[in-house]
Amino acid sequence: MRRFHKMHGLGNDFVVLDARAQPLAMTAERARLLADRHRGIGCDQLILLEPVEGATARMRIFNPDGGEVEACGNATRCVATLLGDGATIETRGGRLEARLTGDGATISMGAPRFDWDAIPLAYPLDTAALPVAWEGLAPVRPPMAVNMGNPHIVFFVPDCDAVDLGAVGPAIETDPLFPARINVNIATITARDAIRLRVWERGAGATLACGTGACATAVAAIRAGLCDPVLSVTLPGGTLRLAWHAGGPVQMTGPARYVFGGEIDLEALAP
Ligand SMILES: N[C@@H](CCC[C@H](N)C(=O)O)C(=O)O
Repeated sequence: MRRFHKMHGLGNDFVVLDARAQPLAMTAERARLLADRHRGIGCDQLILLEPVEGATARMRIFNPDGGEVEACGNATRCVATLLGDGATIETRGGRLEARLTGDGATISMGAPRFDWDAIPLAYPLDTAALPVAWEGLAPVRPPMAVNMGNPHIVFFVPDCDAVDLGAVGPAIETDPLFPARINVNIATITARDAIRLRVWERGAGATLACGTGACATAVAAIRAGLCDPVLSVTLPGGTLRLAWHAGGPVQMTGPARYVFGGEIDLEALAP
């Protein structure tokens, strides 16, 4: 039997397994089953904590399709509350620093990257204004690509709630322009310091919130001169505070909730 923690950040929910003291072999199949809302515990991302030299923990992140990915902003805040104030968290996307706040954490999410091969794109294009279009989306400016540890594309539209995310999301996520697939952010700027956002997550679909998506969207808006360097991003699950100055790391602040803990027999999981 393995102990697990069920947590969420703005409704983006996680199963967290702590393998720092007791190793645990994770496979894509096991991650898929744990994340399955009918056959497992159910979550948007499975999080595995492992020991690592020079940081409080290594955080491994699995999407519900079983794919292991580089970054997850909302899960980082949740994990920070388990590890304690001042934790350093190593991810595939970089080493992150956490400070606890009243109801969650502030995470220094690292510096965004913009080079076409860092996104990654399949071939060189201007990531600040991608010369591409997809049916069902009429953005007010060409989309931007931003790597926040993981890959994001950001569209600014007049009303993000009017977009059929379930149609455009998977088409863009799997476009051959993105060899690692991509997280799709559809945003509406409502003030110099406020953005509304809906996200189609790579490997997960539409979620109530995406922390790295909020970071990428804030960066895109600030870089384009559309927003100030400190702003709020409101997703269906709630609001995050973001701060970014060009060349520096993105600071993300928001809540983290512990829902329940339990034990599960990993060997008994089956399709
Ligand atoms: N929910 C996350 C992002 C999780 C990973 C993403 N789906 C990907 O494949 O890169 C967040 O809060 O950032």
